[in-house]
Amino acid sequence: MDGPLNVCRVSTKNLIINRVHMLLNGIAILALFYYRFTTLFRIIETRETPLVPYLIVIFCEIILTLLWIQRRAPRWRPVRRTVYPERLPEDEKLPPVDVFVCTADPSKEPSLGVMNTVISAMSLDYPPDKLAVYLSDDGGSYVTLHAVREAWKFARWWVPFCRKYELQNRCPKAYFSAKESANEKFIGSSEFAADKKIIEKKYEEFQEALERNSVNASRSVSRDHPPTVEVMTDEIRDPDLKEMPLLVYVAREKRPGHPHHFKGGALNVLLRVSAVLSNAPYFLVLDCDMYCNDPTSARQAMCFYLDPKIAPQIAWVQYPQKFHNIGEHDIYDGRIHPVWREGLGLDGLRGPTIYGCNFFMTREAIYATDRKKKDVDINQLKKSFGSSNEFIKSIYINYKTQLPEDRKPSDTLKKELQLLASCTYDNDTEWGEEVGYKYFTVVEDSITALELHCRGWISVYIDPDRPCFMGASPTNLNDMLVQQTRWSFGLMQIGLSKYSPYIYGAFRLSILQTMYYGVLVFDSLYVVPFYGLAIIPPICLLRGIPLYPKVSDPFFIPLAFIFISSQLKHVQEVLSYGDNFMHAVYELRVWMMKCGSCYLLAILNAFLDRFGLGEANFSITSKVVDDEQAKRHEQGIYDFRASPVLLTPLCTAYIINLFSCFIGVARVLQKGDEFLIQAVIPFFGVLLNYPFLEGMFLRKDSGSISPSVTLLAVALAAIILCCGYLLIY
Ligand SMILES: O=c1ccn([C@@H]2O[C@H](COP(=O)(O)OP(=O)(O)O[C@H]3O[C@H](CO)[C@@H](O)[C@H](O)[C@H]3O)[C@@H](O)[C@H]2O)c(=O)[nH]1
Ligand SMILES: [Mn+2]
Repeated sequence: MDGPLNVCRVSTKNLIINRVHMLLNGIAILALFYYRFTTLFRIIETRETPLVPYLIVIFCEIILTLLWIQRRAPRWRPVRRTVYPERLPEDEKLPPVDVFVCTADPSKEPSLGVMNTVISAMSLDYPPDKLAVYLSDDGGSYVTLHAVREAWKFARWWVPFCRKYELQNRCPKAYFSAKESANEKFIGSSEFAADKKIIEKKYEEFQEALERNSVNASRSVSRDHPPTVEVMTDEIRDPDLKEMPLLVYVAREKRPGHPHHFKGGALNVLLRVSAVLSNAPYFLVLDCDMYCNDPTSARQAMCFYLDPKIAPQIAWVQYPQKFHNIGEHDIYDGRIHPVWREGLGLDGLRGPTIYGCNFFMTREAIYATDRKKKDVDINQLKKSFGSSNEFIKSIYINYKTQLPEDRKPSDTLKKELQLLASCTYDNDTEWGEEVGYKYFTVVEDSITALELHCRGWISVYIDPDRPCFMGASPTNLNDMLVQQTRWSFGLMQIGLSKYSPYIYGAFRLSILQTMYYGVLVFDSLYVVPFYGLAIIPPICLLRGIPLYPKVSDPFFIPLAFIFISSQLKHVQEVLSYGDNFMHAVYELRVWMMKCGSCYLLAILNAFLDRFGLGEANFSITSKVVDDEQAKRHEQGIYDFRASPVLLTPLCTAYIINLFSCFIGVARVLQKGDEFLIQAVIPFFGVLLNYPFLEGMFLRKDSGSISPSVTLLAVALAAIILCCGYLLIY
């Protein structure tokens, strides 16, 4: 068919709005700083008010401004891509694809969900002989192994069923709970009805088998086990076997004392194991709860990889993560739409970062083979890629994989697989550094993306109307805060290392791209202005020290403009992505929670880690649904049963501002002109975060904030205000 495989269009309307806002807000910020510095010099001369609080406020505003400037990068040139998979060549010409799914613990990641992901990947609309699915089990658990065997048996029925009736929804769990049943042309046919009955029964049996097998799931997890690689196949020889994609279970070796590098380590093992079994030039990475919601994702990705104009530059094609478990009230901002909106902007600047999963990447990019000189000798290659001859051969294009037709590996192949999945394989090689996923941090995705972008690769982003992949997002405060803390910690680790974007990226990336990685890595610095501006102005209010221009002062206008226009800009971005006003409120509230707790802990931990005092940890997000919490989430009621370490700082900041609202009213009545802004800002925070007021003082249910946390927060707030009050003079 004629026409391009993909088209990239600049979103002109958003581009104009963004740049105009940048200009106007930029001018207002300049005016504000003019006011700040002239006032500062006057204060130094006249000593009319104390200097230190004023300096702190200026410092906070400088940090805010720097962070604001960085954040303009993803708004500079937003684009949107469209693909035309119907224009792809015939199936024989499509390249093979490997799919990597990672799981770690069946007690936190229930087998049924994981197997649904695996099965949905096996059912992708792609030639079965060109598709291979690998499941990495970091728990080395027999519960997971048994579940994979059952999944294979069920998939033998499911995959042909999906193909025959051209299902759109190929994740069994999602299919059985949705209304849609098959391609229209089959609905009403008696054959379809009969087949559907059979498949429903098979799914029930499958579910029961997993339930029986999942007792003691948590005890089945081990940190000390040999490698296991099992290729699923039929017991009785079946000519249909070639109609099924390959399915392989991999549990890499784990030994105490050997660092295993979390998900990055798991993916590197999958890269090696798959290289000698199927060795597709492209691989898709999925988290265990991210099922394929649209079977055409691989074909959509091929619209880039088969486009000779841009294919040679592309390292990965990224899809956003979308979530199926979020209703109308997204009170924890589980959908993280700010991230996906930013993706559109990054796509206009040589591409988005890796968002953990849902991307199709090339082996060439992750192996860095483009950087190795051709015809180097084998010993040199072994230094990079490790000791497996078979793996090294696999790097070359004309390599044929060794798996026989019946999918039962020979003894030599088995040995090779054991070697590739052993925990010492990486030692003295470039794995985790130059080759494969980088091990440096718990956010393996961001550091690897930074490295690949620095090497000159680009990435592309597609965000189609029908989400290609759907997962589960945290639906309670604690999980959300813990997850965000892990991300921020990992990113701050990068910020404090030699990979810090402004150093590492400075000569390797474009300025806008460097700024974007700055956004990613240094976002935690928002904690400084957050606390600075949550604490200092209230103390000054208490002391009767004005910090902002009077209403009658001409500089009142730029300040009011900055505040109002930033809020309006945010609302505009939310609306233009198709969400409603309440989502803007939820996003802002969650952003404040992140500033107050996740960023604080992340920075502290990252510094500890930098000086060798802490240990990095990957706390897996639980995918088990708690009914009570799920119900509150559905009703849009916060569940504050979160770790006190995360909650107390937030409550303290809230109480300080609540208190300053009262003082503010008094001051405004006294001298309205001088204190208006200083009183309005805490009022805005208190109003926006009203659920905290409810949680601390009005609610009595089990999801409210515990009295001990409230009490502690009140005490801390009192101490901070008193100390501040006394210190100022
Ligand atoms: O030692 C580990 C730890 C985790 N995982 C797997 O990694 C995936 C992501 O873990 P999860 O607990 O779901 O974390 P999230 O916070 O949801 O993950 C986000 O953040 C991670 C980086 O911190 C990215 O890798 C993910 O793709 C991204 O979705 C899951 O499939 C886990 O099974 C492993 O295989 N081994
Ligand atoms: Mn997850």
